[in-house]
Amino acid sequence: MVRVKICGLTKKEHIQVAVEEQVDYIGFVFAKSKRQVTVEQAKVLAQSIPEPIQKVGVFVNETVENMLHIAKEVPLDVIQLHGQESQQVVEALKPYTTIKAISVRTKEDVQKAAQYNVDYYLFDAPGIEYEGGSGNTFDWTLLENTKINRQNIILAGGLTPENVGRAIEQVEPYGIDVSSGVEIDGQKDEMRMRAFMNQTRNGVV
Ligand SMILES: O=C(O)c1ccccc1N[C@@H]1O[C@H](COP(=O)(O)O)[C@@H](O)[C@H]1O
Repeated sequence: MVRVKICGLTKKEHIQVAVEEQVDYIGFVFAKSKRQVTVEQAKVLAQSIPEPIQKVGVFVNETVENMLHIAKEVPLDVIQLHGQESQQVVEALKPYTTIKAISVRTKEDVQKAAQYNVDYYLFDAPGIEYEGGSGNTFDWTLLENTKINRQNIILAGGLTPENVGRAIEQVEPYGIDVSSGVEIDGQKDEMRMRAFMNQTRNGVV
């Protein structure tokens, strides 16, 4: 079964919905974003996330020192690197599980993923205002014939309850990641979160 990450949660009531829907990963954005949370906010929200749900911190070109500090404080299970971080940064974050986001415009962008030795490769559309969370999709056919194992691929970028079934069928990723697609007017929406989960788990919107 495909794993699901819902990202950019900032409110307890939406964490509750994600927990009820048995998502696999909940993401907190610590980078500059309209969904940015402070360490203190994330710490409080994290208290209502039971195991085995994994808590993911999303960072953009943050220092290793800060990331490790925040990961310990919250605490986080997974670190998502959504900027132009190097493999050296990935190495410095062990033993945390790491996700490296790759912005995809071309086939060459997909090939760039091979320079990283990381737990998961998250393929996303290029950011607009911020590095991620644009709500835009990219051309999924660019992932065809990639050497990256499907079991290490997380698909992101503009996924919604309406297109996620098609995305899973076409890309066959390990996981999918959604933020904008389960929002209305910039806020997470319970009905869209539940519809997204229904669609991924049962093929029902
Ligand atoms: O969500 C954000 O605001 C954000 C800001 C900076 C870096 C990453 C961010 N989110 C990540 O963006 C993708 C796709 O989001 P969307 O579904 O297209 O809105 C996802 O990986 C988020 O983790």
